[in-house]
Amino acid sequence: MQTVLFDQMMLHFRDEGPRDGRVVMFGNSLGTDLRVWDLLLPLLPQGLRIVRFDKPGHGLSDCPEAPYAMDELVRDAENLAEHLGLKDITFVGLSIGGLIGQGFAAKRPDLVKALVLMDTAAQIGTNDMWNTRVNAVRKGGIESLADPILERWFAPTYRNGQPAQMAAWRNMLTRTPAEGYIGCCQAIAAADLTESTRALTLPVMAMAGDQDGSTPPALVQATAELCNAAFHIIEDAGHLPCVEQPEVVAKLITEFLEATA
Ligand SMILES: O=C(O)CCC(=O)CC(=O)O
Repeated sequence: MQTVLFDQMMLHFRDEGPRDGRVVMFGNSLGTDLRVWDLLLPLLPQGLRIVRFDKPGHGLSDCPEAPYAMDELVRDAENLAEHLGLKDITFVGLSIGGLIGQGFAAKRPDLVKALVLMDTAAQIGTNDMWNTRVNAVRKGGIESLADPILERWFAPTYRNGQPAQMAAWRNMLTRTPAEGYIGCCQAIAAADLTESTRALTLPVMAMAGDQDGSTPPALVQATAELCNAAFHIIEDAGHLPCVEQPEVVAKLITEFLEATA
């Protein structure tokens, strides 16, 4: 088990692959932990150094009291990169992980050399939407929202065809500590990275599942246009195309890595 303490908070991470391999760092989404990348990673080229981590309140990382702020989540990624001595990072961020990636790339252009934005945007949702969600979780727990969340995460083909997998994703979501989930909702609610993302000059590629109900393709495309990113739609996928269409996502990331070598 790989862990590190930053300001008394334990961050759980995995650092795999050759030390001198090209560094690809992954940031996962709200209500998922670093296992969200499990199907994708074996399909990526050999020889990469793959670093993934559980953001606070998710997976095995500590769960500080809410609220969290986006710049704190960005600082965790930055601290981990410095702790591991990572350089020339390609950051792949899914949803809130993509907000973290945008913030990290803007803050540390000396560390981040390329960015993949997966089902994410410079600003996700509205304050009202996130307040409603936070209040609902405080009242009824994540379980009370699990059905509509899973409908946004997965397209019907996967939802109806993979009952055992769906049960596992539901468990991952509902076993997320409410405090950690709420803390991250509040960080997303307060984050508008439009101006810093517009100012990015590094290579960026963006993608979105065609049936993403959380960050719909038009929203992701608008952020792609802000930072001159290539934009791809993944057919038959919801909010987590790395789970539903790992081969398609792996091919896009592999081509992007080659183009930005
Ligand atoms: O997935 C994220 O990180 C935030 C976007 C969201 O609202 C996800 C969901 O629908 O639960």
